[in-house]
Amino acid sequence: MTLEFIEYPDREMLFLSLADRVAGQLSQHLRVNDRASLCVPGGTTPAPLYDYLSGAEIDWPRITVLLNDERWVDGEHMRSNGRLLRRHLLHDKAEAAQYLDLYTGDASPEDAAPALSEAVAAHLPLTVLLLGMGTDMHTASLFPDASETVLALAPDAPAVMAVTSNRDEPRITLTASALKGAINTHLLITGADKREAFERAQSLDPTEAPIRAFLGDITVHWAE
Ligand SMILES: O=C(O)[C@H](O)[C@@H](O)[C@H](O)[C@H](O)COP(=O)(O)O
Repeated sequence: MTLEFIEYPDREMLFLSLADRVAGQLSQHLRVNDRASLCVPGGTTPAPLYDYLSGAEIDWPRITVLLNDERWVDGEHMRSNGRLLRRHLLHDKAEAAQYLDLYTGDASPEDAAPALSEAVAAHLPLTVLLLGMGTDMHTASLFPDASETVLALAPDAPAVMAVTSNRDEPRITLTASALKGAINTHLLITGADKREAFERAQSLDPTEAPIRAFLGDITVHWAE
């Protein structure tokens, strides 16, 4: 179990280098496998990374792209992570990728979770997992001190769970049983506050600091 921490001189260098590394790991996997899967975070940080990655000359039709989590809002809503991917990743060369949309249009994420669990399970283990993190040390939609997080961190959890205790809107999230075991795992964080939160998380329990559950074999990419 090795945690590698890479500090970049600036965010541009981070995004360029990480895009290249992710593209390389996907291509490497496709040399000996029919398909690959790329699981990525929403939020605001990764947009420039996705712009770089969208132009990568790799075999996108054999890659399934999916989110770590999704807010239960329409695909064109400002808060939609799918909207973020459609605007920054799923265009240019990456437009040819298969996209597994976690927003199904069902009335609630609870209604959608069982079928999504089956759909996601077909793409496990993830080939490349990229995680984000909030300054509260959440990742995906696994929030600190939430009853749902305790369930989502359990080894027998379904691959996908609904999150309805969050203050903003209902969400759907991959669980630890889906996110752990990825062949290549990366964490993308920027800024002093997230670096401090990352350092703090290492001595906390995963229910207090959900990102802690993934700090095994992982490469952490950080710039100011
Ligand atoms: O749906 C989400 O919000 C993301 O998947 C989430 O887990 C994100 O990675 C962190 O909240 C960091 O978000 P920022 O990049 O906006 O700080």
